Amino acid sequence: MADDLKEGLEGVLVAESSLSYIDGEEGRLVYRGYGIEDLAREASYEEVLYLLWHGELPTREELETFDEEMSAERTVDAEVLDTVEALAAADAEPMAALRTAVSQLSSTDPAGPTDPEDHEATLEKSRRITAKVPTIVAAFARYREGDEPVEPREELSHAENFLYMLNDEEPDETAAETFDAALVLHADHGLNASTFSAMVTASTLSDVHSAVTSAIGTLKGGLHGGANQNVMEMLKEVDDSDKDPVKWAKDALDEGRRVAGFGHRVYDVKDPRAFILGEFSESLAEEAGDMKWYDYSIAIEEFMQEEKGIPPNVDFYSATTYYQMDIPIDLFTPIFALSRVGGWTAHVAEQYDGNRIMRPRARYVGPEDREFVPLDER
Ligand SMILES: CC(=O)SCCNC(=O)CCNC(=O)[C@H](O)C(C)(C)COP(=O)(O)OP(=O)(O)OC[C@H]1O[C@@H](n2cnc3c(N)ncnc32)[C@H](O)[C@@H]1OP(=O)(O)O
Ligand SMILES: O=C([O-])CC(=O)C(=O)O
Repeated sequence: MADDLKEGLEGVLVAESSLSYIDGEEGRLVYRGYGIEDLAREASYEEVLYLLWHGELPTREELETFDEEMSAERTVDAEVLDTVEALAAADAEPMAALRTAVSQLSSTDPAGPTDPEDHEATLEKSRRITAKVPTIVAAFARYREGDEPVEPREELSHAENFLYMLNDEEPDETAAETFDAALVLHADHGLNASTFSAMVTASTLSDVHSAVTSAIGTLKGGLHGGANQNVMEMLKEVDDSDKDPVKWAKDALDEGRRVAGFGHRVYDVKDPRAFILGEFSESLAEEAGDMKWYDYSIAIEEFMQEEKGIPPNVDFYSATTYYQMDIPIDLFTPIFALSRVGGWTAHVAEQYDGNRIMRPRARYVGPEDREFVPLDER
């Protein structure tokens, strides 16, 4: 066995996947051969889900059937909603509430435990979970405001339904299109930490709900999906400080802080998703006639590039995009989850199809050959 240590598993290949390809030097992201720019511009989140789960973009007829199947699964059982209500009343973090609710969904899943070798059963479960995540996140957000959840509507898309259930108001075209494209952009990204976490869980032949629950817990952290919330909190801190954003960022670096939304394990250049989300952020700012958040972001991006050579990642501009859509800041990471659940489950299905348990090793550096001392003599 090779004993070279790969801290953070950097550069370690653990699987073959036909889901997404990332060229970190060129800044390119591709889902099953399709460039992310084309998908964000031309395809709906539902088409991308279909692509990830079935390998091909759907025909119009296949998409209609798929939309109906998704619509039929959006409602969440009362017992899960009761849990969501209790967690909202207890002031739980939204990601913690989502993690618990998705875990509980397994007890209400009509199929019960299924065989990991049954590819269709895995995809059906994946569809049921993915359809329900927006309903859970929106219900949580409403309960904590003292409002009742809003029922999903059959004729609305995945993106429209989330915004409708959140605000009890149909989104306008710009909001619906922007949000849908943001979901497309977040749907998959190779073996990022949360996807890998789902795969590790699936590799023990545990179930899809357990894998997604693991992934939600992993996405929550500030080095991964939690960074989008941290970006907006940072920009608000900049604003409150009355400092110039560049001075603020310089001071933060001098204090040894990391600037949220910058750096990436795979990209050496600007994340291709950040270009598109940056455009969304800019046009929402122009529409609102208030460029403040966008201008702060641009100033920090230029500074980080010049000072450290570190470009922004996906979380940097999703933050101001969602903020300018009046979405509460602590829902940014759950929104990441409600898109990425498509990728997580596609990787889980891939893992089941060619499974071997994930089991790396650590180099032991602890003490050796110690003599046992009985409890009374210690
Ligand atoms: C959806 C996503 O998950 S995208 C990533 C979201 N996370 C963030 O935005 C949090 C901020 N970024 C980071 O902490 C890191 O860049 C990560 C976690 C994304 C990647 O981590 P790694 O690949 O392990 O890179 P690592 O932590 O070794 O950083 C390499 C160097 O760049 C520096 N660096 C990396 N990111 C940042 C940052 N955001 N701010 C300041 N310095 C940074 C590190 O200090 C380190 O410098 P050093 O070699 O002088 O010590
Ligand atoms: O790939 C990663 O490490 C993080 C990331 O950008 C993502 O999950 O979208």
